[in-house]
Amino acid sequence: MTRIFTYDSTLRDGEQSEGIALSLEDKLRIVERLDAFGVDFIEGGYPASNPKDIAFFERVRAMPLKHASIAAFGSTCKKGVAPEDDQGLADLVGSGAPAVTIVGKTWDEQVTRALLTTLDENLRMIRESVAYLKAQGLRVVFDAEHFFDGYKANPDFALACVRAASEAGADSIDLCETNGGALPHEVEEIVRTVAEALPGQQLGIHCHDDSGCAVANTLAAVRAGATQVQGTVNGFGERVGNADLLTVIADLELKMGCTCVGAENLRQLTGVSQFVAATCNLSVPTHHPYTGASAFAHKGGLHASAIARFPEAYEHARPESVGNTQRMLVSELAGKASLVAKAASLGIDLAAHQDKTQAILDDIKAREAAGYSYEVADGSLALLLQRHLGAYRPHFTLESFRVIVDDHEDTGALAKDAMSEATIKIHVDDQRFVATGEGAGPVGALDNALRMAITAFYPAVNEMELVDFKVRILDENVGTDAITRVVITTRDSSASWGTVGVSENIIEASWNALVDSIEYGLMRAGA
Ligand SMILES: CC(=O)SCCNC(=O)CCNC(=O)[C@H](O)C(C)(C)COP(=O)(O)OP(=O)(O)OC[C@H]1O[C@@H](n2cnc3c(N)ncnc32)[C@H](O)[C@@H]1OP(=O)(O)O
Ligand SMILES: CC(=O)C(=O)O
Repeated sequence: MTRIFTYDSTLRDGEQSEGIALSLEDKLRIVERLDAFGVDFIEGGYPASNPKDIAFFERVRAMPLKHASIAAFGSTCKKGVAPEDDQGLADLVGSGAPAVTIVGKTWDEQVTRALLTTLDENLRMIRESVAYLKAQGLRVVFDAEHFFDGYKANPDFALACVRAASEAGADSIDLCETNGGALPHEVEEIVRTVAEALPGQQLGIHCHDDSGCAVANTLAAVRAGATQVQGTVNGFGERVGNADLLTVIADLELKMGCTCVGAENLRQLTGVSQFVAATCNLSVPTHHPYTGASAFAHKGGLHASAIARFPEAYEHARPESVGNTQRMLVSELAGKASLVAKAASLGIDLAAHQDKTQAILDDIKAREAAGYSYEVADGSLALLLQRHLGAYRPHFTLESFRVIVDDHEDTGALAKDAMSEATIKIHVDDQRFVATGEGAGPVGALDNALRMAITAFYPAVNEMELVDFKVRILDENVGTDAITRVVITTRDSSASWGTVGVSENIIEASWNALVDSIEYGLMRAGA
């Protein structure tokens, strides 16, 4: 098996993503997680750039890493400056990182028009910078910026740049697809040419995703001889982002016979993706390869039917191999097989009730046509199944509710003067309760009133928290008479679940979703 070294740039190029700003503590937590995952090199930041990155290198030195080496990032010495007098290189050495990565220009026009110097001077800057850092006992990666555009414009000069780095002792020369516009066949051909020109030199690859090919380009480079892959978790990075290192690792391990983190650690893939996204205050995109919530979710009824018999039919990899899970979605596109599999995941054995399956499916499809969406409402789906199976026992029944919204003239400030009050009359067994709750909005008021009424009977309600509330108008053409769908997410200490309510009246739709959320929570708690 070919060993491919992984080089994570989330803390440097990932932080160049618009909207991402990591604190020092965030960066250290990400290092810990990537180290446990088995990444070989973690690029920590740019010590010449800012005090946070300087502090990062101080703090990370004290961390007991199991596997990863930390790399500090910078650039070659400045034009006209000797390496020993260059502040940027001094900062790299001073960082204490065992590895350093320096970016240097390899596109002739970048040298003459951006760096404003000569091609010869650029070659000197590369050669002397690499040699200087090597003399300090460091592992040196040379990031050949704009290598592919540079090679297309002036192959001799681009090759002269990487040869200078190689002759000066660079441990790895990582060819950068800086503008992200190249295509896989171009990358493969150019990397192969470099591998032939520099036999024995380790090559790496660093791709951006501007043409949607960053992962494909990375894999193409590996086919041509690169043995170090750079990328960022979830592809976060400058402009549209970098190659997603997680997708690259999974592809290399599962499809190209390479070893990066090993099969055991690969199971952490989804967890790492979610951890880093959450630390960046983002979500993993639902449809993200391998690690997204929909990566192994099956909606089409025919897919679910085939998958139950032959998982490979609609899954390119086993979800558990990357720490993800298969999910069956039940909707108007479902068939009996999807429903049976979904019910099983909710702990309900529908296979023992084959006579009822078609009727349940028909009911679901009729309800979806009326505006329900069970795909996002496992709680409501479980209750519906239990009703069909005759196993549903309501914990309370509603006699009536009334909601009052009390608002006053807007004072112009960030007014918080609208208040809601809800009164509900409900029955628990043979007892009748009347309770009034208040809230900033009508749903909060109803929620409070319901809890006041039933908590004494069902203390498990105290564990449940309403965490999300979504409203969707389903027929935009009929104005205020439109059908409203409300989806509520509720959680307790061990799980979260969705419930759905539909009505022409937004308050009634909310109430229905709210009742399902509490009923399902109580059912889960065994109340
Ligand atoms: C492709 C990449 O993603 S590379 C990484 C890019 N990341 C970043 O830039 C984030 C961190 N950057 C920073 O904090 C700042 O830009 C710094 C501290 C590095 C430099 O700041 P400043 O000294 O103010 O320079 P500025 O940001 O304007 O950059 C331009 C200077 O860098 C020089 N430069 C650019 N690339 C290189 C290079 N590869 N080698 C040497 N010098 C370079 C330019 O010649 C220019 O120098 P000059 O002003 O003397 O002509
Ligand atoms: C070095 C780097 O980030 C690039 O060339 O894209």
